[in-house]
Amino acid sequence: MIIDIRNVSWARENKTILQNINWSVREGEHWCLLGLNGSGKTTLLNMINGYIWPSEGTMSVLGKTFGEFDLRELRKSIGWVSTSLQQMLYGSETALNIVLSGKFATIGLYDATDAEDRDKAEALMRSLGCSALIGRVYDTLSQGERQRVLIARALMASPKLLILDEPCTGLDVFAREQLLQMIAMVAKQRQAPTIVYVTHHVEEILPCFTNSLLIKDGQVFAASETKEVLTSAMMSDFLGVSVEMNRRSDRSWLSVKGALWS
Ligand SMILES: Nc1ncnc2c1ncn2[C@@H]1O[C@H](COP(=O)(O)OP(=O)(O)OP(=O)(O)O)[C@@H](O)[C@H]1O
Repeated sequence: MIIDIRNVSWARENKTILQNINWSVREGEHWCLLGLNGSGKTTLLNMINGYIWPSEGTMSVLGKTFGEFDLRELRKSIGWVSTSLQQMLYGSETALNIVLSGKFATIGLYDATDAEDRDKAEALMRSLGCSALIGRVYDTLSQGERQRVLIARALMASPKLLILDEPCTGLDVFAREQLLQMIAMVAKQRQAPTIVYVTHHVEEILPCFTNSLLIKDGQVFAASETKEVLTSAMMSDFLGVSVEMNRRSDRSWLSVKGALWS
């Protein structure tokens, strides 16, 4: 089991932010985590990465039960791409050094690297279409280029779990499609990590995402095969407004039917 969350709740300042979450991710699955602003997605990810602990319930990640394992060790097996990570990185580093730092799951590059590490980093950058960026200073990259560098960084430690938290935020339609193509390619590779992809937008749900978790007001609204979740009825119920789901290019596209305000 990659992720096994049982009856987990998390409360802060007398407010229950996650309530009775049950979620299992098995090997061979790739999940999309979908929810509106403030629904609890980031909180759930912070828990999976061991930055916060459940107030109630039990959970294990990559077979390690929380409370019985050194989380810093576990984090090396989890690749994480998020805006908060992007803000923490040292922007004056080269793209290559940013990728290399992924081997140690550190923000800067403090440990020595060898030729094999550099070969691996360069190969990853090539496969993600960013070999031309190797010597470039990270701060000078476009948002689409940064995201590809960060995915290469996340893959540097050959993680078993890859968490992509809203990677398409701030991308134009071309950069978004390019990034989605790269993610589909990563998912197809032999020994690909299990991917958890977080988004607000259903059209980003690629065919490789076999399962989807809908989260609403800190609770699981649905957790099932993606094709069962992405129906007009389910999404209308989830969003609380009448929507129509259409399939195009092997993806689902959502249009709002009812009036959002009067
Ligand atoms: N440390 C905290 N103390 C108090 N409230 C918190 C804390 N962390 C998160 N929250 C609240 O929990 C709720 C869920 O937040 P979270 O960031 O997990 O949502 P999200 O689904 O990731 O939202 P978004 O899509 O906007 O990033 C929000 O109402 C937020 O204000």
